[in-house]
Amino acid sequence: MGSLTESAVDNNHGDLLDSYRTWLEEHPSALDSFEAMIAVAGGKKLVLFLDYDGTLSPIVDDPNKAFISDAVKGFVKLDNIVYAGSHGMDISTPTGSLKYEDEGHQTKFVDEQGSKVVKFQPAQEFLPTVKEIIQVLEQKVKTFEGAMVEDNRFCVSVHYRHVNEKVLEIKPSINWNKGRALEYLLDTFGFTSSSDFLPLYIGDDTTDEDAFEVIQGLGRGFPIIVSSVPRDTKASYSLRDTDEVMDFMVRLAKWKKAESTA
Ligand SMILES: O=P(O)(O)OC[C@H]1O[C@H](O[C@H]2O[C@H](CO)[C@@H](O)[C@H](O)[C@H]2O)[C@H](O)[C@@H](O)[C@@H]1O
Repeated sequence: MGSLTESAVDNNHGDLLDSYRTWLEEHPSALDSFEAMIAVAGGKKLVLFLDYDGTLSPIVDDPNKAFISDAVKGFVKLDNIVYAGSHGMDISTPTGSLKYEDEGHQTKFVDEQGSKVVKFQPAQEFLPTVKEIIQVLEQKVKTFEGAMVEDNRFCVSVHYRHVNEKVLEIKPSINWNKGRALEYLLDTFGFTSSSDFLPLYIGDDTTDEDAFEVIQGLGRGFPIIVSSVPRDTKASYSLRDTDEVMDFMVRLAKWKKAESTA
């Protein structure tokens, strides 16, 4: 009986491996494809977009403890980095985008360090509603052990099962997503009118699919999904986990440095 169960597990594992290998043929590893990628990227400005949870930081049961490693911190200390929270609904840049100025969602101010900041928040008017929702949910959720409400400013996440990725998100119903945020950032930094840039987007979540789609639509760049199982995706390449993401970023940084000093 024992050996029957074991062989059923073995068969199942074998099937999974087979389907993962088949999937990899369509979404090859970005590490294995590195040489082919840099052959296209040579001489171009790389614009790297990175998701956080599950991409830079491994998934952990407590979202408040989703920290990045020291190695990743080395990257995020770079000067020319922009942070976009709440699925791209909370973006701060030094300049902002002229194209989006009329929408009235950009707020300009000078921060404590004396630097100019333009905040882009397309769901600004939803803020009071989101706050109300958080209060209601916090009351409801406290009776369920292990469940918690996470305030992501413009979205609310209800984490309802510990030690896995079960999460329910409540978001403003606006036509905005990570794909549109990517377009906003490309426009803000003047890439839309340029022909010598290449966007790379690495993400593990379904919400990252909008960004993959935009990159596919641009007809240039590398959409990379982080997954160790076959997934329906618009990404062209894959990386298995956060360790592989780091390996890829280190290789990319080394190559870019060598290229710019050559
Ligand atoms: O679409 P994303 O930007 O990737 O956001 C999806 C959710 O990511 C975070 O939750 C996930 O990571 C947590 C920390 O590792 C983990 O505890 C949770 O189970 C995962 O679902 C974030 O905390 C959520 O607010 C996002 O909705």
